[in-house]
Amino acid sequence: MDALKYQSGFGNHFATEAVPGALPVGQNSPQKVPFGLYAEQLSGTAFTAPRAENRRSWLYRLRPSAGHGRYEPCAQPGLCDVAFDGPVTPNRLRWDPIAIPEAPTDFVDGLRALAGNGDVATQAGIGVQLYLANRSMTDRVFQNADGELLIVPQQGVLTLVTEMGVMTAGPGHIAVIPRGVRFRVEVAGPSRGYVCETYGAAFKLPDLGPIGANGLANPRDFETPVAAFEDVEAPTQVIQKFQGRLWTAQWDHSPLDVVAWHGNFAPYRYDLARFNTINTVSYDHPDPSIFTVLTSPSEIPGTANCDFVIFPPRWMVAEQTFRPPWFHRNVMSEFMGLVHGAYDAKVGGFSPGGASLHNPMSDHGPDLASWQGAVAADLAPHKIENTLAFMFESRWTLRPTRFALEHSSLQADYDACWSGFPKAVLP
Ligand SMILES: O=C(O)Cc1cc(O)ccc1O
Ligand SMILES: [Fe+2]
Repeated sequence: MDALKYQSGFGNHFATEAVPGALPVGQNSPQKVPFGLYAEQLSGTAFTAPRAENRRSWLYRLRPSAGHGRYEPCAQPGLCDVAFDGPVTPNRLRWDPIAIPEAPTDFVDGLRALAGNGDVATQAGIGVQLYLANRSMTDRVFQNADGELLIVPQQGVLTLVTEMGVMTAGPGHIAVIPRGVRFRVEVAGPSRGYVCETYGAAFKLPDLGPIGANGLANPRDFETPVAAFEDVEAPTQVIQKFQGRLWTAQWDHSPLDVVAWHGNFAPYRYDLARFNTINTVSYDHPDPSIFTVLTSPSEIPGTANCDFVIFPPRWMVAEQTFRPPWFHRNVMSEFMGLVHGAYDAKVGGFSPGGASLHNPMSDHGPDLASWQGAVAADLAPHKIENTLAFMFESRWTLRPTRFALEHSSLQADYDACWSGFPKAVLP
């Protein structure tokens, strides 16, 4: 996809240096760091987290990042101070794609909170946002102290210039920026996508149980950038999201000055086309948990703070089966987006760049046209192609923002897609 270099593996203990000899050998914090670089530990979990969960990296930078001035509050009404304040209702909600603005808008300015749950202060829950951008961030860098960012591009390739290296992610890829890691987003043109901000545990690969040692998202397909730095002595605005608000400080240099790093707390990307999709080869439509790419667990086993689930191209072969998603009610909350194509439960109305929200126990499933097609279908093996839908599924009710509820893209007639079903005829 590009000339950038990546290291392969999920959650590996990576070691990378942009200048040979920059990475200390055999210890983290030598008395004299090579070239006079500054050692800094970035902790993504508590120092004492069990080894299997523990995530931290050591960064070796041109200047200590502590050398900056005071942060002052800064406004971004689309992202902050929203408090997920739209009245939460049991209604099913769906949005048409929201247009990318014409006015110059970078990634941070273009973030729009749609829904959220939990609480940034107690580190539980998620925020769901859209980004709508048309220009690169220049002389400004973003950092999210509130959580990890899972970015799902829908239009346009992003270049994520992070403290720990540079990676690209366009439609079909996802990118993950760990909590606290500073980065700049460069765009090649109008860009839109979805963001899941995880206040709780970082995303990890789901267990595979009886599937065995391989399958779903395979660890080696995750790509983490190699170390890259910029030596820029120019004023740089650092914006951070902290406790639901944005704060800004002026630095006298670029904070993207990490020459070498090692550790297992780092950004990564993943090509969703690499997903090893597993499904029934006999009958019935399995639960969508078989399509889990990443999970952010909560303290209740199997009941995620957030599961990231995809609906990729795949063969449908189930016999004597209603093949699309069934009608259902779910205790979990389901936010869905569409990267491209059509979703097999919705013949119309759910468009790429659009979204839907089905909160706990809301009745949903195939729309009338999808149902009609599926009950009449010849059940020969059939490949669902050119499609990529996804779901952020969370254990807590997703409270929409006022922005999301008042936006003209909210469909007034979503309920109508489930009207007109013929009544069953008893003998
Ligand atoms: O509601 C949805 O479209 C998502 C979904 C898909 C599926 O295959 C089974 C259950 C489910 O919630
Ligand atoms: Fe559902």
